[in-house]
Amino acid sequence: MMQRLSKTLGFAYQMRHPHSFTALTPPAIGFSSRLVKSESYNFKASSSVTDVSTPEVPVESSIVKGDTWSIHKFGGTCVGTSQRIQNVANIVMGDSSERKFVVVSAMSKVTDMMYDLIEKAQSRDDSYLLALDAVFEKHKLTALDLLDGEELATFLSTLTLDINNLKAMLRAIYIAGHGTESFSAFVAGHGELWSAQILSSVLRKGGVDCTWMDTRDVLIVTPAGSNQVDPDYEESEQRLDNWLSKNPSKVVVATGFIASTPQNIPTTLKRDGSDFSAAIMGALFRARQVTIWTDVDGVYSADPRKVSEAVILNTLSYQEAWEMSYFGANVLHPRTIIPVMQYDIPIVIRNIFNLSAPGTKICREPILENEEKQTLETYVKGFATIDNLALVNVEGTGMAGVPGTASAIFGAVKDVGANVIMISQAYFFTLASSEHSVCFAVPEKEVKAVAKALEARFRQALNAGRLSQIAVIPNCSILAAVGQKMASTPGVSATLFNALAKAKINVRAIAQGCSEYNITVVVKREDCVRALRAVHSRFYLSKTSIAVGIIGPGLIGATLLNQLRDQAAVLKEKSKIDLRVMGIIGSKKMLLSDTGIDLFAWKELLKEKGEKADLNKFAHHVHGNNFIPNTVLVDCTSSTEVADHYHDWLHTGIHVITPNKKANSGPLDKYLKLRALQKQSFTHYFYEATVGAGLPIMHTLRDLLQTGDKIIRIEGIFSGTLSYIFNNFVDTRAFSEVVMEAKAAGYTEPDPRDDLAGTDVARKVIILARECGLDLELSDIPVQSLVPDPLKETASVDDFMQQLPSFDSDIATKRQAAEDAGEVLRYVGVVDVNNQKGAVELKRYKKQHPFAQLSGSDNIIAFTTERYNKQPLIVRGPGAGAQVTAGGVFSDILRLASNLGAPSY
Ligand SMILES: NC(=O)C1=CN([C@@H]2O[C@H](COP(=O)(O)OP(=O)(O)OC[C@H]3O[C@@H](n4cnc5c(N)ncnc54)[C@H](OP(=O)(O)O)[C@@H]3O)[C@@H](O)[C@H]2O)C=CC1
Ligand SMILES: N[C@@H](CC=O)C(=O)O
Ligand code: NA
Repeated sequence: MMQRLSKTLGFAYQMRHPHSFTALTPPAIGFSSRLVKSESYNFKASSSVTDVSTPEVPVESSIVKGDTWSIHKFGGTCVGTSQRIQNVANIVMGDSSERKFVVVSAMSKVTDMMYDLIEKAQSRDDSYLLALDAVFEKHKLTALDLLDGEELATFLSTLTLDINNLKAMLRAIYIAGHGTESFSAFVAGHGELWSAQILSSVLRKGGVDCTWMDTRDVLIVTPAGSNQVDPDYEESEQRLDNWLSKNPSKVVVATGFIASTPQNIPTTLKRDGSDFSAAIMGALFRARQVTIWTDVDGVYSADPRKVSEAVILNTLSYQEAWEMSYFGANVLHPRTIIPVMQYDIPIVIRNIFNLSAPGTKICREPILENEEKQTLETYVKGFATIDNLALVNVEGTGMAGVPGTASAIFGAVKDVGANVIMISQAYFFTLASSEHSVCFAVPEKEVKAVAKALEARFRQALNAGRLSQIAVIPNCSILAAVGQKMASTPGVSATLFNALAKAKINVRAIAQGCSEYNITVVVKREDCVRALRAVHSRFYLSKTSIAVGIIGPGLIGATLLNQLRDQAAVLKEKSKIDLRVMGIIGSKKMLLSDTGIDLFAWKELLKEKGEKADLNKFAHHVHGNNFIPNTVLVDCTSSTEVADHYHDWLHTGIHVITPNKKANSGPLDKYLKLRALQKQSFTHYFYEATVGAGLPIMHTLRDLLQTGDKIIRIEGIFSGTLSYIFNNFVDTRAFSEVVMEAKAAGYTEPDPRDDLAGTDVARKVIILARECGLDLELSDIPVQSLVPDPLKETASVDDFMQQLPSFDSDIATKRQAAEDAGEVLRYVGVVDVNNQKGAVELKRYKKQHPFAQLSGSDNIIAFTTERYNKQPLIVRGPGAGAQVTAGGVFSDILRLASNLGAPSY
């Protein structure tokens, strides 16, 4: 059984905003349905876990209110300088709504300056006078910048009067060494009074019919706990009607943040209260829309500082916005949502510094444009995290079925004033008994006190063995996935947990609220960002993101990079696969990137910006990036040293894909160890291109084996190079000339002697034989070499190629002898499964034989099996060359993506 205090929103808020409300509750819960446009939201669940009295319902009365009004709220940064205030005025003038109500905060830093004045005065620090001068100067200079004539004179005289009053009040605080809360509220609220007056003067200067409102005359709130207030909607509405009847202007600039108590004593809506002011006024006006202007483009799908791929959400439902902010996302405070949602008034969050961004609309239920758009993203809107938590696990047999256990646990937690963020409860059964555990998350800094309180409270139960432990798991974080439609959509949590598993994130605890607007997991703190990126990329970025490291940008590697470059956009768009090449390494240099290498310029970048090659650093870099959960290293070398790393890479969860035959045809014990590791892990190792290049040889063989067929024999032409050579070694052509052509065409191994000596074919025979379960070593395969003996020890490839023509006659003689008998020479490999052996030989075939019918670099591979007995299953086609080989490697990468969850296409 799992549960979460999902609606005791004050808990999380208190932790993240220590100066603010302690027990935030939805004040609008009690709004009567008679004024609610839609009753479909059920907040009864919320109210049932809160204990705050129900506020009164606003009375529908005045005709001047209604959806002709549009509400704007501009925060401190928006009105931080005279230029910005002018900009705000321009935005207000640009809004074509019939009537506008503009809520402003104090100019940025002013509220802090005002609180500082009080601090200084209280502590009898004389510098409060200088600090007050600074406040005066700031506003005077702003007014001088923006206003002139009578508007300026009026403002400056008000400012001077206010400053003098403040001076007297601060002096009183100084003498008393103490100021009451309402003194503080009165002093602090001046920032808003001045910014509202300046803005309304600027608007009037621009020809707008505008008045300013001191919201303390209208907005009445009742204190509800040390950091919480409840709006008195009825009283406020009456006062608003009264105010509007005396101030009929079409534009009103009002002070945010400040209000009055029912006794007309100045108070505030507490820190960050201007958003709340705007929302309350939106509700009182039944406004068309409330626009909150800020300095970001809207609400992100995840914290963009942690997830560089985070996107701005176009829409969020009220509930989604609420849940996101509970879990630490920088959305609106939940209390801001409550007043407006009663009237289905949308809140739009917009960036004042980027007017082209449409922002995020928080509204009743975002309408999806069409069915097609209902992908998983529409079910999971965003992700948020809370760090610095600890899990407390209370466990024991004595708790099962004992009423009051939970109450005793949380009573003890409450006694130390700790803040429970999430609870997960479970029963589990051992052979001996049934155990019960209650596990919950609290802020790390509170866990010591919690553990101590629990130990004291349950000492007797612990001594008696009824409780087995009270365990603290430190350094935890919460990751929450939020989305309204998660409730009705199967597979969302499976997808989430799948993404976490793929990224090898260990989940310590899980909870899902009954509302199913969120799924919450607890992970180790150090895993949290990686977990966030893994789930975000799974739902948002693309369905499957893979960090790719290319080892060996030679012929095949370079061709693969170019294929990736050309196909990347299509894969992302159509198959939701995001392949990011995070590193390229050759034998001397490597290029690393944190976000993905520009594949249009990789060659130049490697040349110009490449650093000294270091394979361990390379692997660590590609795998260590935190925002792509899956890593694949693609070995396009023919190096044994590189192949020797596969085991370690697979062991650390790095997938490996390669056309390099060295690992699978190397020492048997190493090979068996590698395959055993592969089979017991979820990490993939694919090597289709090791045999027949891009031809589906390994794939076909594996399908036959996995579906229960028995392989009897595999034989064929496995070498593209040797196929090409014998297909073209006709008439009077010289053998060495044809070898040269094969090399130039990219069919040969980096050292063509590996082809001519039959080693390459022998390796392929070994790979196929081992796949069929034969325990053979390379040395078990008899090989007929075509490398002339004197050239076997030749040092370089170039020397070898130069000297080869002097040996043309030997092989020409063999070819002529075959031709004279109406036959051709073909270099074939055989895997004889029944007799558990393999062979590589140069054989003669009649000209009618299928092996004699090939052209170019064709491979032909015949599988004789129990099912394909009379007629073998034959795969034929070009079996060497840059494009087809790179294509084979690429298809392995896509197979990996599909294994990692990419949708079928
Ligand atoms: N050609 C074909 O048709 C087919 C080829 N293959 C296989 O593909 C692989 C690549 O072949 P090909 O592209 O022709 O070979 P190349 O010689 O063209 O390229 C090999 C690359 O590997 C790099 N390299 C070598 N050793 C290391 C090392 N220790 N660390 C990092 N990089 C290293 C080289 O770097 P640098 O240049 O800096 O030395 C070079 O970039 C081979 O295993 C081959 O068997 C498989 C099927 C078909
Ligand atoms: N050199 C090899 C390339 C593919 O493995 C061949 O010629 O077949
Ligand atoms: Na293949």
